Amino acid sequence: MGQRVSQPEVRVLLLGLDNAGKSSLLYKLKHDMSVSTVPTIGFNVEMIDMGKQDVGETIHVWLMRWEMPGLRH
Ligand SMILES: Nc1nc2c(ncn2[C@@H]2O[C@H](COP(=O)(O)OP(=O)(O)OP(=O)(O)O)[C@@H](O)[C@H]2O)c(=O)[nH]1
Ligand SMILES: [Mg+2]
Repeated sequence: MGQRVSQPEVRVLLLGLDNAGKSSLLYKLKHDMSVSTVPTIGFNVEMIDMGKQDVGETIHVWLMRWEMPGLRH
């Protein structure tokens, strides 16, 4: 946890209609694989280390995604 504090953190709120593919995108980014999903109840929050390469040095950007359910839930 202490390591994250000194690294840049980007917070992204993903909004979309129900069944739009928000959870699928979240887990594709997180695990680099397609997964079966069920309609989200509440919301999902995932920390993703993007490990971005920039000018010869590695910059770890922790992407904190808040993924909300569609409007019908
Ligand atoms: N064809 C296609 N189907 C997709 C894609 N992404 C997601 N799906 C399908 O769309 C459906 C809904 O995906 P979810 O990721 O659960 O959608 P969601 O926006 O999180 O839905 P809620 O949580 O109900 O708001 C699932 O059956 C997925 O398999 C895509 O890129 N292409
Ligand atoms: Mg969802």
